[in-house]
Amino acid sequence: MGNSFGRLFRVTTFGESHGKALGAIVEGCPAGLELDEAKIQKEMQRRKPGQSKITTQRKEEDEIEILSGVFEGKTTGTPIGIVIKNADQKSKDYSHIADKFRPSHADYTYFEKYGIRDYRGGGRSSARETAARVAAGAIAKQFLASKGIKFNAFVSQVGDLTLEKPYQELNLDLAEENIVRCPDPEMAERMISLIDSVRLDRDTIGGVITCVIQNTPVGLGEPVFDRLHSELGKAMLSINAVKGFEYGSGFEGVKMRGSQHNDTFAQKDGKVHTLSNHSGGIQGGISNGEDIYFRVAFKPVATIMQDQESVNEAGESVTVSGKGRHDPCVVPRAVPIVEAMAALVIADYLLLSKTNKLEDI
Ligand SMILES: Cc1cc2nc3c(=O)[nH]c(=O)nc-3n(C[C@H](O)[C@H](O)[C@H](O)COP(=O)(O)O)c2cc1C
Ligand SMILES: C=C(O[C@@H]1CC(C(=O)O)=C[C@@H](OP(=O)(O)O)[C@H]1O)C(=O)O
Repeated sequence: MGNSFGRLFRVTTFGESHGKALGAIVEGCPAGLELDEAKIQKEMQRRKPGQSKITTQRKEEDEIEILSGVFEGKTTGTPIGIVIKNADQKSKDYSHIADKFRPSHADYTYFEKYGIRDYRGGGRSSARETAARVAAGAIAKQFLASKGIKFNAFVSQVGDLTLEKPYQELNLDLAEENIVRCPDPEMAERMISLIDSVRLDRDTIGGVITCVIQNTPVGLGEPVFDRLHSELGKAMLSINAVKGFEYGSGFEGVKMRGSQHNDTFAQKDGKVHTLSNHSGGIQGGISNGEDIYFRVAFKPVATIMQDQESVNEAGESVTVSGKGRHDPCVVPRAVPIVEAMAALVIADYLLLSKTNKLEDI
């Protein structure tokens, strides 16, 4: 429980931030998929720590090793084991807070739940665990790319700097051209300066990631509890530091009338389409073939380089201050994590069945 995700396309992760290694076991990936290891590695580079001045300076190459499930470059339908070794742990950065709880990290809750915790780097509560998810998600992405399904996530807000343009008016490929991963170059510069100034203040800041999924077939999702957006929400809310999820018109839709919000159906090239997409590509929990888009809110990082009041394991008042290497803002590195989790959901739901028509089964 708690370490696995998905039903038919299933991933289990293991490992701690300062342990020997992290890894993933991916089950249910269809056999015969040509797996490009370099593409998996590229996703790892997008997430790895130490990639720019606005991320944690921990230096990890995050090279993956595939242990099983692939033969002569193709998946065999058996569990795919992947390992990522830790190389740059600095556990002494945590010695001074070994028995203290960092405000708003997972130290207190892990300790209360298990009565024991690996305090080094936050152990398994560290976002380092997401390296394993990105590796698994990269496999899901390749499976889905073979079906024409495409994922584009990008940073759309840092603090109160907000990219107001709708994603349709942006060149999403430009997001990978700058270190903050915002597709508007001018806004990207402002976001980078903001993160850098917050870092110099020994503080942290939050942000928003927008994700767009294109070419999803009609019919993914279950109509009641396992609605497609419920699962996407669960996937996103399972990422460290996430505080909010909205899809389609989201909270803004509240301000509209039904007459403005309804997505009018029309025929285009012999197919049913909608003229607007406030539904975010999902109606009744089922994909309707339009773009699926959603937004994910991330809080400011908990570990700050400032004195903060807290308590220790004995319940005594103490002062804690972060040491070592931390992200001043998580969103630049969370972009590939959002895409990976989205790909795991779509892969799972694609296997769960596109439609429920007898002739399709
Ligand atoms: C990409 C990424 C990087 C993160 N880097 C840090 C970090 O350097 N320091 C830190 O205290 N928290 C960091 N976090 C957040 C913590 O992992 C997270 O706050 C912690 O697991 C507690 O979970 P919660 O915030 O979801 O309650 C990061 C999160 C993400 C997604
Ligand atoms: C190592 C990564 O990020 C880490 C995420 C993290 C946290 O608390 O989430 C805390 C820091 O860990 P450490 O003190 O060991 O450097 C970050 O560097 C990674 O993402 O690979």
